[in-house]
Order: sequence, then C-alpha cells, then structure tokens
Amino acid sequence: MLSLAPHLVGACPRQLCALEMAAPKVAVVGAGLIGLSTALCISEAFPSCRLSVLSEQFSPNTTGDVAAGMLIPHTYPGTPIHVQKQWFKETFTYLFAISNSAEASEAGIHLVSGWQVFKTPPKDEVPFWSDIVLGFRPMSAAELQKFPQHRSGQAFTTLKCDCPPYLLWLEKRLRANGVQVHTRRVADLWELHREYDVVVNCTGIGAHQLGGDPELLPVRGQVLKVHAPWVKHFIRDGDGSTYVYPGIDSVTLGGTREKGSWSLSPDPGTTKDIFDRCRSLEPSLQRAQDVRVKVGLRPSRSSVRLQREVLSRGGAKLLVVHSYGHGAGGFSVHRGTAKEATRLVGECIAALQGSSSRAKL
Ligand SMILES: Cc1cc2nc3c(=O)[nH]c(=O)nc-3n(C[C@H](O)[C@H](O)[C@H](O)COP(=O)(O)OP(=O)(O)OC[C@H]3O[C@@H](n4cnc5c(N)ncnc54)[C@H](O)[C@@H]3O)c2cc1C
Ligand SMILES: O=C([O-])CC(=O)C(=O)O
Repeated sequence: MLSLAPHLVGACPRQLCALEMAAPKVAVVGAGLIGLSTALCISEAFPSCRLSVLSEQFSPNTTGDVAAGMLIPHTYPGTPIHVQKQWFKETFTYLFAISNSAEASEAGIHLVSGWQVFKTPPKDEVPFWSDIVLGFRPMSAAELQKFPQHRSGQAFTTLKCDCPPYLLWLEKRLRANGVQVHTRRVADLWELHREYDVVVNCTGIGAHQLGGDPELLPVRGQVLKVHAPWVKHFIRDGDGSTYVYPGIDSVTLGGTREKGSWSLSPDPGTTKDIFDRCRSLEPSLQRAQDVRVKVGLRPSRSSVRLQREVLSRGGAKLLVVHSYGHGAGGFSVHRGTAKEATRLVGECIAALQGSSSRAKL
C-alpha cells in the first residue's frame, strides 16, 4: 500500500498526496522476455514509479533463452487481427531501430533474410504481417529449386532477437533506469499487497499456478542450438513443424509442439528427428557441430491475457495487471503488449490517485 517515505514525514496532507502519489510502488513479477520488456516500458512511461522486478528465474533459464526469437507472428485466435498487427508493428519498429543503431550487437538484434516454404499453399497467400516485414514477395522458381519437396514459398527479411543478449540488454537498461531487480518466488500475488500498489503478472506458464488460469497450457518445444556459421538464411516449413534460424553465435533448429506436456527433459529420439528434418531442408547441416539441446514451455492460451484485475481480501485491495499467455509468438509482439500493459498500469495509477485524493478531502 502507499507507504510514507522518510523524507515526507511532517509534510502537509496535500503535499503528501501529490508527492506520494507521484511515486507509486509497482512490482513486475517475472524476468522473462515479457517481464523485462514490460518493466522497461513502464520505467520509460512512469519514471517516478518505484519499480521492482521480482522473479524466480532469470536468463539463461527463461523460455526466451530456448526460443529462436524470430519476428514471424503466430496467430492468437481470440484476439482481433488488427490488434495483433498493431502489436507486431510496434515490436518490429522498435527492434528495427535498435538493429540500426550502435546498440545492435550488444542487444543481440539483427536482420535476417530467408524463406517460408509450403508443401500445400496456405489459404492466406499474403499474411497479415506481410507489409511489416521487409521485402515480402513470393519465392521465385529458381529459389524453389532448393526445396524440391515444397510447391510454393514466401521470401522476406525480418528481425531476430538473440538470447541471452537481448534479455541481458533489457535488464541493463532497467537497472540504468533505477529499477530494483530481486530473485524471489511469489507463491500468491496477494503476498505483495503490503509492499506494492500495483503488481504486473508476467509469469508466463507460471501463471497457471499463480493465477489459477485453467485456459493457460504449456506447449512443449524442443530445439537444438548448433554451430553452423555458414548458414545465413532462415528456412521455415510453413506448417510450423521444422525450422532453421541462424543467429549471431548459433543456429536454432526446431522443433516440436507438444500440447499439455510439462516435461523440461530433452528427448534423444526427438533430437535425432529434429536434426533429420532440418537436414532435409538444409543438407549442409550434416557438418554442424556443438549440438546443444534445449526445451521450453510456451505459455499458450487463445489470446494473451492483458487485463486489469482488483484482488481484495478483508477490505484491502491490490491492483493487478496481467500480461501472460504469449504462446509461440512472444518475441513477435512483446513491445506491443508491453505498451498495452503499461497503459493498464497507468489506469491503475490514475485510480490510486483518484482514491487517494478522495480520501484526503
Ligand atoms: C522452442 C520455442 C521456440 C520459440 N520461438 C519463438 C520465435 O522464434 N519467435 C517468437 O516470437 N516466439 C518464440 N517462442 C515463444 C517465446 O519464447 C515466448 O512467448 C516467450 O519467451 C514467453 O515469455 P514470458 O516472459 O511470458 O515467459 P518466461 O520466459 O517463461 O518467463 C516467465 C518468468 O516468470 C518467472 N516466474 C514464473 N512463476 C513465478 C513465480 N511464481 N514467482 C516468481 N517468478 C515467477 C519465471 O522464473 C520467469 O522469469 C518460442 C518458444 C519456444 C518454447
Ligand atoms: O514457429 C516458429 O517459427 C518458431 C516458434 O515461434 C516456435 O517454435 O514457437
């Protein structure tokens, strides 16, 4: 709740109201891609907030550290397409500017060109995001010769966020903005109600237990990170089963989508299967070295939960903003959803200021 900072003891009620309400205490729970990017956006929009990030795990132990981090949207069936497009556009614009700055290598953000190929041409030949990525066009017959099992394809340039670098860069920016970062497992959001005015829930699949959300399910994904620096173009089978995504230090080979599986243990049979599938798209991977196997749980639901909630117990209240459930597309939309979560935090702060001024009258 709104506590009195030592330097304000003795101030008159109106001063207290103005000064204290200018510095609400906000906690972001979760230090994955969504927690860190949301905290950064909040710290930029509300620099006078006393903002903390609380998380059980940090990079390199988050879902984003497993992912390839490609900006190719996945569709959320429960969210209008124009909203998803806006999130993607905001994210692409934000990262494109970083990729075009001196920060690019430290932030792990780079442009990557390649192909999405189809055995059966897709219903929507021109996806909703085609005018946001760069240079989207149908593949030429000459390009398709590389993929004899596929009938059509799309060529484009997009962005890739390499992790851990991107997560470490976000955390460094947060610390530079004065944000406190603490290792802490939160068993129940309510336990934070005495320490914070607003809590932002960015716990990914952790929200299944923390928020008791039955709609949120893990979709297990196993990938390989290999050393194959000669692979420069991305290749994605349009059915989403197989992909080859070159990054700065390694190439990510995928993948699997196992709905409802909570297992974080790599499966050796799956490793061989992923490698064989990727080699059939890019035969030169036969010579890849230093194979590391990683597993992550995509926090999946029909739409991202971006919502305010008021928790109340015995007359006390805690304002909560949820932002979780980014499934297979967190990288593609994270800045857009961070902006929306920040807008919701702004509404919470305005509500606190309203109730505080009423209480003082
Ligand atoms: C194999 C794979 C490949 C992927 N590839 C891509 C891709 O190419 N492009 C793309 O856009 N997306 C991709 N994704 C999806 C993307 O990685 C996720 O959408 C994103 O990482 C989710 O981020 P998050 O911050 O919500 O979750 P997480 O990274 O899981 O972070 C949750 C955080 O909350 C903390 N936490 C949880 N519970 C608690 C608690 N009770 N108390 C305190 N802290 C808690 C955790 O410790 C963690 O820090 C991929 C995912 C996988 C698995
Ligand atoms: O589908 C892809 O291209 C990569 C991805 O997002 C995932 O495996 O979740």
